[in-house]
Amino acid sequence: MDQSKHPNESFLECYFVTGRTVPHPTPEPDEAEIEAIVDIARRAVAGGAGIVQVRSKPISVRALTRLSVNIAVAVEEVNPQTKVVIDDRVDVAVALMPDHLVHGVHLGQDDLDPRLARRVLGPQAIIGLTTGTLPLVEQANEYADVIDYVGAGPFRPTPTKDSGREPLGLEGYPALVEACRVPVVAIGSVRAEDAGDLAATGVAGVAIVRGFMQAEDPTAVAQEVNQAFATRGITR
Ligand SMILES: Cc1ncc(COP(=O)(O)OP(=O)(O)O)c(N)n1
Ligand SMILES: Cc1ncsc1CCOP(=O)(O)O
Ligand SMILES: [Mg+2]
Repeated sequence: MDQSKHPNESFLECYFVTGRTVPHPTPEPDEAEIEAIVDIARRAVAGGAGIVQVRSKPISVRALTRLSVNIAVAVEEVNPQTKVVIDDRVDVAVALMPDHLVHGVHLGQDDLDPRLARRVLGPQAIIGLTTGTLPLVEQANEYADVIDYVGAGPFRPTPTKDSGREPLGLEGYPALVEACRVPVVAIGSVRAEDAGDLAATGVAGVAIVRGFMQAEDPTAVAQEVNQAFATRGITR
């Protein structure tokens, strides 16, 4: 992506991906659960999470929209510099971006083609793309002019998402970072205490679901991640 758009990619260092607060499978979060998820986002952002992805699956489009609006309002109150992206749904992002603190989308391999998403969302939007193997990173490089970062995982096995890919471990990241033309964000059972070791592999950030959703103190989690990148992160 154009370097002038996000000259500083540090917003990716501490990346909160929202999850569910109740055991699956309820079809979607109700109002009480939405409030609980928003409260965790608020506390993560207070600790310095630079980006929040709205992804509390399973979730209907209507509930995703409500959750995204509530998160955008809360994030704007706590720190309006924080980025908010929506998992999968370009339609929801494009509908909300004009009036809410919503910056873009995180796309999976089966979602709208990133080039089409860029056309719809415009030049300033943030677009992330899922990878997790060298072939997927090489495919993502074909989109380097329209994406801002890739997610790469799983770092470790995770109950949150069965991607079918082998866990990368710490040793898997340097080759992906080296090959990738955009910043790489590690995901999959990442805990705050992993952030230093992952930062030292060259990743631009760590994306965390359960490590925030189940934390007693989400603010402290974000602070620990940011501190780890401040001391062990590698500037590209
Ligand atoms: C930062 C980040 N990386 C990877 C993913 C996984 O996305 P995807 O493959 O689209 O799977 P779902 O999250 O939609 O189940 C992600 N969400 N965020
Ligand atoms: C969405 C996603 N993509 C790869 S792993 C993962 C889930 C990460 O969740 P957790 O941090 O709870 O392991
Ligand atoms: Mg997705």
